[in-house]
Amino acid sequence: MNAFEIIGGKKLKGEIQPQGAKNEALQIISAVLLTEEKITISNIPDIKDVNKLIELLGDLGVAVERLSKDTYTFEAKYIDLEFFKSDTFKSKGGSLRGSIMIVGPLLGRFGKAAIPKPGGDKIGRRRLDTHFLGFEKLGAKFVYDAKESFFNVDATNLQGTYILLDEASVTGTANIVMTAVLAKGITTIYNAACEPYLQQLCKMLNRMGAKISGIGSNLLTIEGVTKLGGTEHRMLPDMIEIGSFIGLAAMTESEITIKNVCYSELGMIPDVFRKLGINFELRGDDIYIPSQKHYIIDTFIDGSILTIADSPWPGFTPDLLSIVLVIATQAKGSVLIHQKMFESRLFFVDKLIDMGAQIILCDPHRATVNGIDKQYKLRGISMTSPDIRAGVSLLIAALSAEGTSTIYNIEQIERGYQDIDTRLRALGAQIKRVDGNGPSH
Ligand SMILES: CC(=O)N[C@H]1[C@@H](OP(=O)(O)OP(=O)(O)OC[C@H]2O[C@@H](n3ccc(=O)[nH]c3=O)[C@H](O)[C@@H]2O)O[C@H](CO)[C@@H](O)[C@@H]1O
Ligand SMILES: C=C(OP(=O)(O)O)C(=O)O
Repeated sequence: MNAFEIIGGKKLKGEIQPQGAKNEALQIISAVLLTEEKITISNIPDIKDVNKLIELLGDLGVAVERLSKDTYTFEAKYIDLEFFKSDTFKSKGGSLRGSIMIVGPLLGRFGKAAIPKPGGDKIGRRRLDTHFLGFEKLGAKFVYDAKESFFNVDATNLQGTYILLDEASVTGTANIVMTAVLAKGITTIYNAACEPYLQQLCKMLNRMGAKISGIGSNLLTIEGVTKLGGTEHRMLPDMIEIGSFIGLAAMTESEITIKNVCYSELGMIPDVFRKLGINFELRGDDIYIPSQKHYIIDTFIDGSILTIADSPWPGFTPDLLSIVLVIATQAKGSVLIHQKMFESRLFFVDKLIDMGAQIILCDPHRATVNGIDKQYKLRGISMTSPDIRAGVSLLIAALSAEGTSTIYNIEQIERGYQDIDTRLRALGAQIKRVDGNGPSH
């Protein structure tokens, strides 16, 4: 097992290029299963979750060719549906959240699919009802084997219909869309998630011959077609990485330029960081963040304490709340962080409290942060990363802290952030990879 050792308190400087978006990549790569023709995808992040999914597709029979570090071709001509029965599938399929999105396309194209209960972050209950209720509406039957934690789905005749999703699930919407594009007739999905990830997926599917309208809204209309063809696709920059780098600059008083951010796709993310008092400018399509000693959290118009909460897109993404929380610890002012979606994603604040941050965890969903306005620095400590975004938040805290910190379980961070230590060192960070399992508790 690896750990990061970080000597904090150093200002960073320079330019950083965000990787391709992890959560888009997981959808887009699953969609290659919808056609026997070749699909070329570029700006694929070289991260654990994505590499595991690519490996899984290879095991299923997809011909995968890596043209360069970030560009692959995929050709799903022959798919081995027997592979579902193997132990390899049970262990690999269950190891990442994104694997759930192979179900929709396989069901659409072959009328059957299976998946072990997928992994991903342990950040609370992560149900899959929306996915399977959607497949059921389209005419599929599913069986959940609770003993084996395994889902089997079958359909002889997929028929388009009206589907009101029980919640605007991101991967659920992607999965149902990927089935409906090959179902007969018209499917209407209301309360659809509409993140840029999904917009990118729908645009790619249309280039493959699908007929999807309403892209970017919560009402998608899909006219089923019988066959889809090949295409080319380029991933957007990862908006969660972009937000993480804004946070990093603010906490470490660094002057950083984040290159080629596709600003128009960032929704309200920039506004939320501005509410925390962070200054930055848009230069072309780059975000330039000057070194700033102090940043002051806004209040609401009536002077009351600001709340930053997550909600489905175009609301603020839950994946950036941990970053927002850590930035607030060094700001002037207070903020209530309300993590509405996940019930175990704020527990990492204990580590920030150990580092000297002023935070009250009100309940599993809410934490109040009293920013200390850099009156003193956080202290470096040893800690274990509980999930991907908490991990990066702790990394940012460690880079801003006085002294040495060690972060264990960095596999969590590395499932979503490409070469993060190398890229941070290029900005002047003192971070190195060391061996270590960390504390057992
Ligand atoms: C691989 C991938 O793409 N993962 C992302 C995806 O996960 P994923 O697609 O698994 O997440 P969902 O959108 O299904 O749901 C996330 C959580 O929010 C709750 N929920 C969802 C919708 C809603 O209207 N109300 C509500 O409370 C769900 O019950 C669940 O607890 O979307 C999440 C929410 O943006 C992100 O955190 C994950 O990084
Ligand atoms: C929670 C996340 O990922 P996953 O859904 O893959 O666990 C995330 O990217 O923040």
